[in-house]
Amino acid sequence: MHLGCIGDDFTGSSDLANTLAKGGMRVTQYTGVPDRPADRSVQAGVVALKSRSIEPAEAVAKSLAALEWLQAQGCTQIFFKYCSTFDSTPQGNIGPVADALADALGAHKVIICPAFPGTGRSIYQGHLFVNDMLLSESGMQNHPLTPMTDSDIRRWLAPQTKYTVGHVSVQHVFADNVAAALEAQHQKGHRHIVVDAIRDADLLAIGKAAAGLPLITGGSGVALGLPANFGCTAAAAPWTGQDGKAIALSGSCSVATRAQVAAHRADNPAQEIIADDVIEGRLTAQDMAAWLLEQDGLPLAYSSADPEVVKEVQAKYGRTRSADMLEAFFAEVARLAVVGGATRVITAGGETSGAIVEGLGLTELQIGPEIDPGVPALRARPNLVVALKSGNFGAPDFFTKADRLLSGA
Ligand SMILES: Nc1ncnc2c1ncn2[C@@H]1O[C@H](COP(=O)(O)OP(=O)(O)OP(=O)(O)O)[C@@H](O)[C@H]1O
Ligand SMILES: O=C(O)[C@@H](O)C(=O)CO
Repeated sequence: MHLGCIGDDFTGSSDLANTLAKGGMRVTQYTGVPDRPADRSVQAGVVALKSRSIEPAEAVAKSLAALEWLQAQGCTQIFFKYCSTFDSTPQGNIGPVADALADALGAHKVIICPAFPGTGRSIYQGHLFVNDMLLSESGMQNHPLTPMTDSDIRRWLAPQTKYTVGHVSVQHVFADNVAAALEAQHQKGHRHIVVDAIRDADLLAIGKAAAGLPLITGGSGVALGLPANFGCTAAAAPWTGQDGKAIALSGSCSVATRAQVAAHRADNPAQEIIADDVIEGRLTAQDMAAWLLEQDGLPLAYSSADPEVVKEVQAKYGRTRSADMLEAFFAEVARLAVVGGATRVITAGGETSGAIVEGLGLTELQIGPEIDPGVPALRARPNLVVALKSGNFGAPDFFTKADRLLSGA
């Protein structure tokens, strides 16, 4: 294994795996730190953690355990993948994990680059944009777990890290001068360096400059140029469709997912999961799974709700308790549905998908073709395929589109 990746959530890990696979690397995504060595054919291993919204110390410990395993597999470069919307709080977990990895690897020029132009995320003068909106005005300011209220990535990272934060502006990137600009920031004493990027061409320039650096951090975009550093060239991932029963589960409350849920429910069986009903035990996972299995086509069960509804639920039951109970519910619904015969599972939301992958006990995922930017088809078992959609990704008809690709139609 050459490139070792640590993802702070499961959908984001499959997003990164997708980019590396498209770049021609043989990639496997692991659920947590594996307890055995990787297959020797794997060139890039992505250890998916559910560490984005847990206690910072726990996120650091899990990330260091992942690092140790990846180093034991022979990795020469480590990539820490976080969200293209830089999902974190003033306490973490991007800063503490990046600090710990930089310390462990002796990395002194750590690229910080959440840009992903393919999904509208760009960084200009240190500020993160989602399409034409500042991050803090994009809907992300209402995120249930990591509300992003400041778009200046340098300022947002500063309280999370013990190191000072530098910046490489887009002028250096356009001039293909990234390596020298990183060195200049390092000479000024900065260890974490936010790098602007607006276009894929910028990410390729950053990727080139990243050759040989022990640690890179960012969204999947900055991985675009990495396969070439390992001698790989673009390739199509092989895929065999999976027949049988499909289900879709959504716990994402993002703007994009809510639009996808609305589009899907217009022509397909769909049932809303009311958070109060789950938390107070009025709706059981058995009932939900049975409903899903009884439907024709692609049934969708969703708790996706508007920010005001989410706020009310969190005020009533607490942010952590409501999230934990909903995630455990989704995990159990998925488990029962698969036991009952579901063979294609489509999920929306990073935390939700993480809970479901763990609930299903999926340890390794093979990367298939891309459904929409950042979302690949994944094979988990000979008779089970999944698609894990990050909250804000996917076309309006994502659920139907995903099922078409998963089934090989
Ligand atoms: N109706 C609801 N009320 C309160 N909390 C909810 C509700 N529905 C979902 N949640 C919780 O909100 C969180 C949504 O996070 P999740 O990561 O799944 O989606 P996302 O943030 O849109 O996706 P991503 O992390 O990929 O951007 C989960 O913890 C989920 O359990
Ligand atoms: O980078 C992204 O936006 C996604 O891969 C993700 O991590 C969202 O949860």
